[in-house]
Amino acid sequence: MKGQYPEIQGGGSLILAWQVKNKHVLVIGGGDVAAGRIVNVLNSDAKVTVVSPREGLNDEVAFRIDQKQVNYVDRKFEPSDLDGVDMVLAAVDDSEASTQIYKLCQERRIPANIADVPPECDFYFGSVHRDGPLQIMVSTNGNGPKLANIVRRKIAAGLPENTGAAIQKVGTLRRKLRKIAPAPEEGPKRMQWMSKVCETWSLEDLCEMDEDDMEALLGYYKPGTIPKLQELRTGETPTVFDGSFDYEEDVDFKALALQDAEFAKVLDANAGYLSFYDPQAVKQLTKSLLKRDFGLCIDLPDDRLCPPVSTCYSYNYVRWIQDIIDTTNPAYTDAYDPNRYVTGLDIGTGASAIYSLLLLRTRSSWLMCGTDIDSASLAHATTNIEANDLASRMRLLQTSPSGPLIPLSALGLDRLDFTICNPPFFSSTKEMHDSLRGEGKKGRASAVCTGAEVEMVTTGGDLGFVLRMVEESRALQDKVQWYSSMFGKLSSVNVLVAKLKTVGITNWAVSCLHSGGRTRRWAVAWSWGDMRPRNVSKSRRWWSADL
Ligand SMILES: C[C@@]1(CC(=O)O)C2=NC(=C\c3[nH]c(c(CCC(=O)O)c3CC(=O)O)Cc3[nH]c(c(CC(=O)O)c3CCC(=O)O)/C=C3\N/C(=C\2)[C@@H](CCC(=O)O)[C@]3(C)CC(=O)O)/[C@H]1CCC(=O)O
Ligand SMILES: NC(=O)c1ccc[n+]([C@@H]2O[C@H](COP(=O)([O-])OP(=O)(O)OC[C@H]3O[C@@H](n4cnc5c(N)ncnc54)[C@H](O)[C@@H]3O)[C@@H](O)[C@H]2O)c1
Repeated sequence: MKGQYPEIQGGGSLILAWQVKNKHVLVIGGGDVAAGRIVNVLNSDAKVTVVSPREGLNDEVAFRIDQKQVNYVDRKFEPSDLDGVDMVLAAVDDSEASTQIYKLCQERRIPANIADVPPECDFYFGSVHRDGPLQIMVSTNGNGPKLANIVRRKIAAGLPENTGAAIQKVGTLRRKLRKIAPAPEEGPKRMQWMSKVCETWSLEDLCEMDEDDMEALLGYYKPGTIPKLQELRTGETPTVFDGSFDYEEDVDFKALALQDAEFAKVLDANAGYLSFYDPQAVKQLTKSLLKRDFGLCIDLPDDRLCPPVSTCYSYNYVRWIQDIIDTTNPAYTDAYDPNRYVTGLDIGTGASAIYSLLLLRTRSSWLMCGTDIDSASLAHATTNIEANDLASRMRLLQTSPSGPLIPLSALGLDRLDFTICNPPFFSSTKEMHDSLRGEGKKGRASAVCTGAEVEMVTTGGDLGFVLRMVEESRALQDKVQWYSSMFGKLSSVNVLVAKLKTVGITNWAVSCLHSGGRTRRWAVAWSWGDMRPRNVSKSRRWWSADL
């Protein structure tokens, strides 16, 4: 299938990081070019021999010989110089000698570079930027060596100053990690944890990290979490949560009560255990978790939505959409890019505005728009956004039930990076009450539902709502990079995916959002663009394109 696998372009070079440590490299010639070649191979820890008449040596080569950094043979090249040699670099101002050298190397299968004679090169040199363990090589494949030099300098100028130092620290941390978790079967966990450290720590913090910090950080490998440097040093959780782990709502209620007096009150009132049938208790749990884990202060009205495990679903949905955006960055960076401005739309943001709050709290340069048809919910959402100092990054708009779900022009926007939505799940009041009583299910519903009808019921239920979004997306196409929604039932997901296929969408992803409890929610995202999200977070159990 076209587009699924990389297209073959041909005509390139195989760029590798050749390990020549302790290998025998013969440099023929002792002029300016030879001097550069010698630096390259000595920096790769090779054993170097130079063959050139002494009168032809330039100052730099003479210095290396004098310092015994290289072995030296004071004469012109002879075929026996190739004995025991692993690589040849010729830089002589004599084209006949060059050709003879190349032929002999070919016969003896010794890889050779004859400077400035591309047809007589098994490999070319390139323009190299080096910063500690970091090396970047630019090749123009023989087209423009000077341009290789110019491009390389441009790339280097764009890198943060401390890139090499940060890489060095990561190298030390990785070696320490392999010592404490050496088992081969630990591999995937080790790699995932290490990747997350690199994704979530800034270069500055990586450079700052000392031996003690490393030891402390490694203590978090087992539970699989990633604290910030500040947290390692002060023991305090920073209020800006970096959102780097899977959120499982396996809450230790007693511990939470010790941390949060408001939560202690509802726990005590329920004789030490949390009643999911007590709306006040459920609401307080959400508030306390948002405060403890995300530094969010949130006020929830009595008559508006507060599903019992909302924090967990909301957060896992938010993380999933963040992964999708991060791995389909048009700049082709595959991880969270703190400098990238991303604008999202929360369709039906609700009184809590919980999705937008979590997104804004965990991504400092993202902007959100929120819509709702219910003015009371919007008024409450405004309070919550302001209470968390996020008003400068969030705009709210009241929409009408018959108007567009994605009102780009009313929002004054040309495009959006993504939309999120927690749609009303039920198609009628009866369906809502039946479901909440547990009709058709074993036992009754496991928790109270505090949602108002306006939030819980819509024509066609969640599926009807999202099918409207699909129709709008057909008109808007790539004005929105990713459209997405949450679902209450897997059956709705299946119908939606079938619909996406019929309208010609081939780029979509599905996630099963686990809460740690019994209930599951689903999320679906689709795009008219061709950048496919990478399956970055396997443990979040999501996949694309093969439902
Ligand atoms: C990158 C760099 C690495 C290095 O050598 O270490 C390198 N050449 C550099 C500089 C440079 N070389 C030349 C100029 C004069 C300006 C110009 O011509 O542009 C300048 C500029 C300068 O001196 O500033 C002349 C030249 N070079 C080659 C030919 C022969 C030909 O093209 O047929 C001619 C004569 C052309 C003629 O007579 O007209 C051939 C090769 N030179 C290569 C590499 C390989 C291809 C790499 C690629 O395409 O990316 C290749 C194929 C084989 C090889 O030698 O490995 C290094 C920059 C390092 C840095 O500073 O960062
Ligand atoms: N790839 C590049 O970046 C690049 C750039 C400039 C020049 N060149 C080419 O590289 C070659 C060398 O350039 P240079 O500036 O170093 O020249 P140079 O004149 O400074 O050096 C030539 C060296 O070759 C030695 N030599 C000559 N014949 C020899 C032999 N038979 N055995 C051993 N040593 C011998 C000389 O003693 C001298 O040390 C030239 O062909 C030049 O065109 C390449």
